[in-house]
Amino acid sequence: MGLCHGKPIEPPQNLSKIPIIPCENHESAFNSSTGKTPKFPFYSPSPLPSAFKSSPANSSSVTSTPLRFLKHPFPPPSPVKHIKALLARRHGSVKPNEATIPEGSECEIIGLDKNFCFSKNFSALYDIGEEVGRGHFGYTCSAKGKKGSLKGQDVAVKVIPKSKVWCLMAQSISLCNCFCFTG
Ligand SMILES: Nc1ncnc2c1ncn2[C@@H]1O[C@H](COP(=O)(O)OP(=O)(O)OP(=O)(O)O)[C@@H](O)[C@H]1O
Repeated sequence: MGLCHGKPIEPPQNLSKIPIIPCENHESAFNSSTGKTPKFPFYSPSPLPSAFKSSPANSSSVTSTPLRFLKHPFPPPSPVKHIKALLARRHGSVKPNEATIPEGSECEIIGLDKNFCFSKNFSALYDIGEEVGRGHFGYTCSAKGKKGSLKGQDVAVKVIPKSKVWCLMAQSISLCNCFCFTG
């Protein structure tokens, strides 16, 4: 640890001994209406206010930064998370305080759940077989129609997990935001 060797500043013994710097033609140095000198005898006012009397900065109407600069300091946040949270609450799958989605988790790859996202009567319409392939967004299964015009026919069923659908939606909404705010 080092020591400070600065010389202590001693307060002036008698202020009346300090000479007053004359300042002619300046109203703040000597108030003619009250006849008082300023509190500090060494006060020397800046000449700038009188030099720039015509400046708009000295106008009484200019009191703060113009609002037009502060109207949109940053682009509004993406509404994707709010939409997701709203839909999650509406479907009752998430508690209200769990509805917000943490940063960076939108495109996480979640294990494929083959029972997920089929409509209630889907199993009444198709017999789902083996997985035959995978793409970027989901997987494809072979299936056989049970009812209607597809009865007895071999079909392919493409399953896209909800997490991927959200990812796609987020990408398209972000794209929309880009177009909205750069124009
Ligand atoms: N009708 C089908 N019959 C047999 N196999 C299929 C059929 N449809 C898809 N597949 C298999 O599933 C794989 C993935 O198909 P998919 O249509 O999901 O591909 P993709 O278009 O690349 O996917 P994504 O759109 O998710 O990027 C294919 O590569 C293929 O092997």
